Amino acid sequence: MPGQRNRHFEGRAGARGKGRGASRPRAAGAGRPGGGRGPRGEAVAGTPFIVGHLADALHMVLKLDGPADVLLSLYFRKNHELGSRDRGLVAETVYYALRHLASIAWAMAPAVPERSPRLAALVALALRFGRGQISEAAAGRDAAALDAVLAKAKDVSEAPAPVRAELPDWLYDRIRAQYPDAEAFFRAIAQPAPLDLRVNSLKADPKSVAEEFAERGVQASPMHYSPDGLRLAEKVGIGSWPVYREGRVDIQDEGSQLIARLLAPCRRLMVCDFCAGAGGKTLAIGALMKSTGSLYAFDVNAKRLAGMVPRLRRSGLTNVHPIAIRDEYDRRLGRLIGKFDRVLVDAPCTGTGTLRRNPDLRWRLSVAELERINAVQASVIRSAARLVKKGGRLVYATCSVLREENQGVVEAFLAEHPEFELRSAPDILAAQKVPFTAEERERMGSYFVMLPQANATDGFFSAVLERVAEDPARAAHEGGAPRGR
Ligand SMILES: C[S@@+](CC[C@H](N)C(=O)[O-])C[C@H]1O[C@@H](n2cnc3c(N)ncnc32)[C@H](O)[C@@H]1O
Repeated sequence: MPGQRNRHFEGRAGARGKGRGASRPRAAGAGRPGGGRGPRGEAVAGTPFIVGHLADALHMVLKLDGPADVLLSLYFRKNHELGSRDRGLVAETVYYALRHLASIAWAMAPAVPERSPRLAALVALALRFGRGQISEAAAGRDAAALDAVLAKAKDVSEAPAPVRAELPDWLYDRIRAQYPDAEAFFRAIAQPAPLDLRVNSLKADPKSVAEEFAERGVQASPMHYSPDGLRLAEKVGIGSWPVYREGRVDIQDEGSQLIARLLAPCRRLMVCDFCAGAGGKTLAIGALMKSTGSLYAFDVNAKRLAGMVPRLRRSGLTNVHPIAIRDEYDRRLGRLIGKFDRVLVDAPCTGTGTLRRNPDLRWRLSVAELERINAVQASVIRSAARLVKKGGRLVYATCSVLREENQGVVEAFLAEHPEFELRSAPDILAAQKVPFTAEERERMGSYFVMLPQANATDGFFSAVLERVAEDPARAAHEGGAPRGR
């Protein structure tokens, strides 16, 4: 699941500057042999050392055979000679290249970034930090090619629309057809995401945590929508700070915090987080339950689920039961049918709502992958629905912005399951003092829809479905596979 995974790199890279040539990095590799000097003898960031590593890192990441943050981690583990500032610079430039890959490729043609990673590295560095930040020694034999590419890249107005949007054609077409403000979406995903925190209400409150950050010179502001949230004015690595280690905050996008609230999880309920992953939403739900009742956390990925354990320890929650399941039809689920007040299906999805954080995702996805995920979503919602008791609620959520994975799945489910009815997600949040304008409510209808261009959060979708009658098939199939399988 994409989520906020690349925070480790961009956080340390100090992604304060936005857009092309926005900020000057300090000369990370300047002291190393090979020359870190510009034409006037000034120290620059783009040294042969940095460009060499950047080219190798890009070469690895552009194979697109794994998430960029995982591949970069691997690269840094193998290359100890890179200091922390070097790593920050390489990571920030790789992410910049991934965000602008279509236009870089267009400007480089007939050369291709994955086959000419050194030129791609120089182009990305120059676009991000300025041509003057590349030493003559680093540009070397590629200097003329670099300047030609930069001249073309200056004006992308001639490029095809999907290139200007920095998206593959199939995804561009879908977003364009679905959103009247598609252009604003394209601009929003070109920017890095902020660092969002959820304050753990079991241990602290937003005001005291904001003061703790202020003591370190970091501004943490209350969020617009989430009552438990703080947004940092700058990206900082908080992993070793007491506020994080002692569980007063967790890293979680504002939209994701609100999905936990959609369960309206009060004290002493039986709650199930069916696709819990490493527990981002589980922790938020558990805190809203004030660590009472029972919160079952399932996932098919035992390794991911194990990632929840240290987070649980930090959080102070004692009501969570993580259980790895074989699949959504795991036999052990049979005894839990009709037992839960709330079931969250935070479904596996394309993650297209998280493109600000995971810019590589768009290049790794395909229509075939979307169709595969779609089939899993339909199957998981069907199976998880069995666990909901009469009067209980099923919350279906994704971090996708694609209709097929959102309204499409819910509408198909409701057509097949008249024993569930759609409830108003904005009303449920309004009852918890989450402020939405009339315009926002109009856009959302009964669903919960957050968009980077409209709400400055990742893209999220959710629907709240209430079970108003027993499953008609249940008497006959108690404990068995759900209908339609
Ligand atoms: C969107 S992620 C969950 C993120 C998590 N809820 C959070 O807030 O951090 C989707 C999760 O669904 C899990 N998953 C995939 N197929 C599943 C299935 N058939 N049953 C249950 N979980 C599944 C994946 O392993 C993944 O962890």
